Amino acid sequence: MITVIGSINMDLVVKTAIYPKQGETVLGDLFTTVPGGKGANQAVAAARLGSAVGMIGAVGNDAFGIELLNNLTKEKILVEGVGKTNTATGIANILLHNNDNRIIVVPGANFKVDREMIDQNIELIKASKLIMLQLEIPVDTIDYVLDICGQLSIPVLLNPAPARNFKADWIHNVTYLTPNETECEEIFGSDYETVLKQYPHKVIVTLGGEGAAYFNGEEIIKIPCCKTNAVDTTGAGDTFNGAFAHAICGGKSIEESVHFANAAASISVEKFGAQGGMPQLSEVNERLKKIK
Ligand SMILES: Nc1ncnc2c1ncn2[C@@H]1O[C@H](COP(=O)(O)OP(=O)(O)OP(=O)(O)O)[C@@H](O)[C@H]1O
Ligand SMILES: [K+]
Repeated sequence: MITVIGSINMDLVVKTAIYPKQGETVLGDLFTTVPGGKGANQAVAAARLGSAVGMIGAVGNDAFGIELLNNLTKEKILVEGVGKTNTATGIANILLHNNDNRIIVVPGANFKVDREMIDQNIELIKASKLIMLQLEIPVDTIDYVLDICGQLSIPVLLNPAPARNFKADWIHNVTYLTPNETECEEIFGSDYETVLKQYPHKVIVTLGGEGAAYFNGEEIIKIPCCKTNAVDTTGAGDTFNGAFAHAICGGKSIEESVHFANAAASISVEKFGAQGGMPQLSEVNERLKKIK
């Protein structure tokens, strides 16, 4: 079992040709709602590949909450650990304009994922081969989970996004840290190659269309990803993390797992939306065959 402790959001996407000035009302072109949140996205990525996945998180007592729980259940994710709170379900308001985006995230129920909720789900945590964390729930909860996992010797993968919420001493308490290049620089204040060399077999930096890299103790292993027709890279990082978790829990080495995660993430960018492009295991295996 992989347990994801993290955010569950509804993404509210508005596409508009005109961007309103202060006090102005304009007519937009398109509105859609899509399930998101880094926690939920990574859970879906791992589950689609066939991993048994449990989710610990929170939604509100509202229509979005019900819809998001249904979505996770449809993806065969265990949702017993998802609490219903009196705070509204988290949302991300995404404004698409001129090939650019402006995003407002309202964490809502995600900030109700607290120590008590972790205690209530301790059996799920104990039954896990790997705990996956991102930084869209309270920092205090991350601290608590890392303590518990340390005591119980349960491996932890931490995807440090958004990076500004990262606490420096956490690096010693995680098994894997998976920043992208920008997050890596923001957290450590130096270029990614310098960082990798300090943390062999631990830090895995994703490099967009260039793939990903880690340090094996002797040299930096840079694993390129297949060139593909990228339509929408939203969710590429989440797919990478979910797929890496799936592979590493299946007994693959770090190098093989990065290779696998690259293949999965490169498929995800070929389709629109974060969860929309996340592949099934057979699709990843097909791609891996093509690369060989
Ligand atoms: N243009 C691309 N073509 C193929 N694969 C890609 C492309 N962009 C990203 N990927 C894959 O996705 C992984 C994660 O991408 P990236 O390093 O951009 O993470 P990220 O910034 O967290 O992504 P995002 O925020 O867009 O979800 C890469 O390691 C790679 O495997
Ligand atoms: K996508």
